[in-house]
Amino acid sequence: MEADGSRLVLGIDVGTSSVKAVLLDVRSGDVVGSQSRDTRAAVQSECGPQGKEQDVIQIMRALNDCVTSLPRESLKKVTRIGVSGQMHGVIFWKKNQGCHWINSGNLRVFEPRDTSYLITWEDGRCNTDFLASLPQPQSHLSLATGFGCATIFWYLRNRPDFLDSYDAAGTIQDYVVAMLCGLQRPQMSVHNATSWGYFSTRSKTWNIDILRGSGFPVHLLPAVVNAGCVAGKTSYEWCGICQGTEVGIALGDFQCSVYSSATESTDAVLNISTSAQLTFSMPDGFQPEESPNPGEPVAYFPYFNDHYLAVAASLNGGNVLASFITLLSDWIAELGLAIPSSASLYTRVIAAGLSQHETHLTIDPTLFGERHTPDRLASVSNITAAELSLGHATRALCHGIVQNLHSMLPSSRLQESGVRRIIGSGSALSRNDVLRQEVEKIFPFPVLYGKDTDSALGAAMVMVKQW
Ligand SMILES: Nc1ncnc2c1ncn2[C@@H]1O[C@H](COP(=O)(O)OP(=O)(O)O)[C@@H](O)[C@H]1O
Ligand SMILES: O=C(CO)[C@@H](O)[C@H](O)[C@H](O)[C@H](O)COP(=O)(O)O
Repeated sequence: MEADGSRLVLGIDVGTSSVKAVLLDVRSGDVVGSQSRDTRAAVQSECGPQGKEQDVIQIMRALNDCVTSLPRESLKKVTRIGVSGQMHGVIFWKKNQGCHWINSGNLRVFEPRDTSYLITWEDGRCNTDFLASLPQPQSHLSLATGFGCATIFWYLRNRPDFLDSYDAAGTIQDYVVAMLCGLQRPQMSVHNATSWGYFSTRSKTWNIDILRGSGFPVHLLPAVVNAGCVAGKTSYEWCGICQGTEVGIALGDFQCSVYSSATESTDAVLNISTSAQLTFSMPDGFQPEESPNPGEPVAYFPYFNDHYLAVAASLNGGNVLASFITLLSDWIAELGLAIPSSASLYTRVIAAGLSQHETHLTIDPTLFGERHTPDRLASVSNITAAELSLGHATRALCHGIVQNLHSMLPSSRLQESGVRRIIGSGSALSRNDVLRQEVEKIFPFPVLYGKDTDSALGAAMVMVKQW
């Protein structure tokens, strides 16, 4: 604690497109600093276009840059660190040698060493037939491609030699906590274990017998603890934060965005980041059945203190808009014209959408399928020659993204569940007024907006709560 007595908590969100960091004052509850950095970590996958992998070195460089950009004097006051991040994905490393600590300027940071790439939640290598060949999990969640255990099964069946190189695994946020605290065996929160599949939230244990019976490398499964626990203390000074600082167990990003956004039990949270989620809190004592219906668009995700969230978790959120920007950039290049920056393309595309308030053009945006309907891909209909402008396309795309979420979790069900207002969160929503207009048109509730660092803020708030 510094002379002025102030104590700060650092909150981190290691997202799919960007990392975010916030500094929260314990006493006042104010955010006294925040930074975000795009990770630009996507790499070619050995599995071809279905594979979605990210370079962990790139992610960690963005994280270090993000944290060291916070005021140096404030970082010295950090007494706890809360960590959240993109769920479902898996990274592999070797115990006790997953990173090396280096000096960056006059600060110490860690760089990944001999880790795998991160295979993310967007990965599509586990097709329907492959998933059908796996043992039935004893979990309330159906297994889906991009879930950690499904990915590990894929390597077991297709690249067993790959798994022989590693003896530790976790989500990217689990990796960050394990490196910061020098954990011999990674620890994982119930949030992240649930997102991997083959995990029972009732017993809070892996389906060990089912997995072992199928030859699954169960030694790779982290130890699981409740969300909100402290995982350990920093082994070294990191980015200007003192050695010995307590680090929370890594949490799920969307649970943390709910934690910082929803202030009333009747709030629903609509998060549009790389993905998109619409969620509301289930009543005390609710327990999901451990026999999931794969065709059900709403799943139940563990929250805190044995509560659950009902979640329409779409695979199509900001990533669809990002794909549209890439499409425009590629067409401009193919036309032999100078390619604007993606930032300027976003600005022009959003401005065009704002100038076109209505359109009959209809876009079903499920470019990446959905977990409950993996084969229903994107489509465009109701096309007329008079409605083909950039503004029409942008308005139709934003409407489609929000309408798709609404079709998964309709307003009627929200009303029946006692929801009285919607809190919007996520950078794709906070940076795009066309999306916000479509949320306000489609959902008959008052809509408020949080901050775009909501998951990082939530992770920090959880660590303050533990005092
Ligand atoms: N300059 C921009 N203007 C508006 N939206 C943007 C811009 N850059 C990125 N986005 C949107 O933000 C999304 C990423 O949101 P973010 O919260 O950073 O994701 P995550 O938390 O999943 O890492 C992208 O998928 C894209 O749709
Ligand atoms: O899929 C779910 C829940 O199953 C969503 O929470 C989300 O897609 C994943 O958890 C990841 O966290 C991706 O989140 P983000 O990187 O888009 O913020």
